[in-house]
Amino acid sequence: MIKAPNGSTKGQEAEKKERVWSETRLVGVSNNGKFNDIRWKSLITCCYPIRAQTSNLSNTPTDEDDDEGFVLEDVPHLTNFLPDLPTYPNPLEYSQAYAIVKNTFVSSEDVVAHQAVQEGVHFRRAGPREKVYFKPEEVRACIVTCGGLCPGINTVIREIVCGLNFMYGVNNILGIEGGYRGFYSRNTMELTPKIVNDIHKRGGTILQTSRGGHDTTKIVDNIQDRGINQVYIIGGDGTQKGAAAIYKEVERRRLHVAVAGIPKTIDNDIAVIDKSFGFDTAVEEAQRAINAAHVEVESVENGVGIVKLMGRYSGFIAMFATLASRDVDCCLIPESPFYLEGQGGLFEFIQQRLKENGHVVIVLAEGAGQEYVSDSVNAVEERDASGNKLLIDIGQWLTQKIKNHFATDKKMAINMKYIDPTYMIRAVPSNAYDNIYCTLLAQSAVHGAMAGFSGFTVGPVNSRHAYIPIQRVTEATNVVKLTDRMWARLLASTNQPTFLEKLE
Ligand SMILES: Nc1ncnc2c1ncn2[C@@H]1O[C@H](COP(=O)(O)OP(=O)(O)O)[C@@H](O)[C@H]1O
Ligand SMILES: O=P(O)(O)OC[C@H]1O[C@](O)(COP(=O)(O)O)[C@@H](O)[C@@H]1O
Ligand SMILES: [Mg+2]
Repeated sequence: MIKAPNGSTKGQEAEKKERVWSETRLVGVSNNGKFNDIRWKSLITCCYPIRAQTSNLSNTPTDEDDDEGFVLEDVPHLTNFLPDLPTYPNPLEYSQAYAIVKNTFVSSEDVVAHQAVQEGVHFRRAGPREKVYFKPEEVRACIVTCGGLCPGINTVIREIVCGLNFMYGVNNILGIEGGYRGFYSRNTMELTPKIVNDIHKRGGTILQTSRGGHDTTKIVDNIQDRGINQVYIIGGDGTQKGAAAIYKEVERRRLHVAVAGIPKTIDNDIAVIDKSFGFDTAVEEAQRAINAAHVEVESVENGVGIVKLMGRYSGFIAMFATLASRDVDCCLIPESPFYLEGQGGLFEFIQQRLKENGHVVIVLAEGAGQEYVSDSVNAVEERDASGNKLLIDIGQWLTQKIKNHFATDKKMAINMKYIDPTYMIRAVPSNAYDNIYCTLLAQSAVHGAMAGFSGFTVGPVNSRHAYIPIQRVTEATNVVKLTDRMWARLLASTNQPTFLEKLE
C-alpha cells in the first residue's frame, strides 16, 4: 500500500474524493549520482484530469519497495492540467549573477532528502547515552573561553553549568579566567546555577577571554593538579586546535578527562557545522548599522554610505546582512576580489547608482580587498598573539579612495558616511534563536562528556546535532563559495557588478 504524506493509505485518500495520488516510475539519477528507480507521487486535485503518463498504475510498487525505494513527493505542476503549455529558455542562462555558478539550473533529478541519506560521512548523533563514564559526585568540570567575542558565549557557559547540575547532579564546576593562559596564570572562579542564572542576558564572557598563551604541557599539568576531569572549551578555529592538542596530551598521559569543544565564531568560518552560534544575532545587529547608513545617505545629495562588518576570511556576515537588508547596493567580501577603476569597476557602479537613485550603500567585510590595500599602502604584515594576521582597515582606505576619485576633476560632489560597527555586532547578547541554539550545544557537550567521549566538538550537521572529531572542524575553513547559489542570489538581489574580470 502506498502511503500518502499524512500517513493515510491511497485507498482512504481516494474514498475522500478530494485528491488522488497519481504515480509513475522513471529511472533517474539521484543527487548521489546513482541510478535509481524513482517513484514520483503527485498530489493532484480530483477535478483535474490526471495526465495519461502519470496515471499508469501498472507498476504500482509493493509494500517492500515502499520501505526501501526512493520516493519523490512531488508538487503539482501546471502541465498536469495544461499539458500543451509551451516552454522558453530561461533568461538566467545569460545572467552575470549566475555566470560562474556550477549548476545554474536545478535538474529534475535534484531532490532534497527528507531525512539524512544513508551514504557518505556520518557523525555520532549528540545526546544522552544509556551509560555514563563519570560518577556525578566525582566530576570536577571546568569551562574556558578563548579568542574573539561572539553573542551567546555566556549562554553556553550558563547552560553547561545548569546542564551538568540539573541533568547529572554535578556540583563541582570551575570557570578558568582569561582564556587558555588562565589555566596556569589566573585564579579560577566557582560556577553554580545561581551564579550563572542571569548571565545569558549579557554580551561578552563572564570568564574573560584572550588570544595566544596556549601552552599544552602547562595546561594539562594544571588540569591534573586541580583534579579536573571534564574540560569544556568554547572558542573558534584556533581554540579548537588548542583543544585538539590538549586532548592528545590527555590521551598520551592516559587521563580520565573528557575534553569537549564548543565551536564559537562570529565569522561563521568553522567547517562541517551548519552555522555557528551568535552569527544570527550579529547579522540582525548589522541591520541597525546598514539602516543608519541608508537613512543618512538618503537624506543628502549623492550620499555614499559604507558599512564595515566583521569577516576576516569569510564574508558570511556581510553576505547575509546584505541579503536581509535590501538597502545595500553592493557587498564586498574577502572571497570575491573587486577592482575600482574602469568598466565594470566599483567607481563606475557607484556613479551609476548615484545617477539613478541619488545614493548608494556599500557593505564591506573587513577581510575584503586586503591584497589590494596592502599593495597600495606597502604595509608590513602584523599578527595577533594567536598568530592571526592583523588586517588593514579596508573601510578607511576605500572611503578615501572613493572620495579622491569623485573629487578629481570635480567629477561629482559626494557626501560620504562611513560606519564601522564591527565590535558592536559581536558585543551584544544573543537573540532568541541563538539562545536556544547555545542551549542545545551546551547540553550536547555535557551529554557527550558524561558519556565518556573525549576530543570532540559539538554542532549541527545537516540540521542534526552531532559529535564531530575536533580535527574535522579545524582542517578547513568555511568560506563563501562563489560557485554556490547563495552568492548568486546576493548578486541577483543587489544587481551589483560581479568583478569577475576586468572588462576593458
Ligand atoms: N594551532 C594552535 N594550536 C594550539 N593552540 C592554538 C592554535 N591556534 C590558536 N590557538 C590558541 O587558541 C586560542 C584562541 O585562538 P584565536 O585564533 O585567537 O581565536 P579563535 O579560537 O576564535 O579562532 C588562543 O589562546 C591561541 O593561542
Ligand atoms: O580585535 P580582536 O578582538 O582581536 O578581534 C578581531 C577579529 O575577531 C573576529 O571577530 C573573530 O575572530 P575569531 O573567530 O578568531 O575570534 C574577526 O572577525 C576579527 O578580525
Ligand atoms: Mg579564528
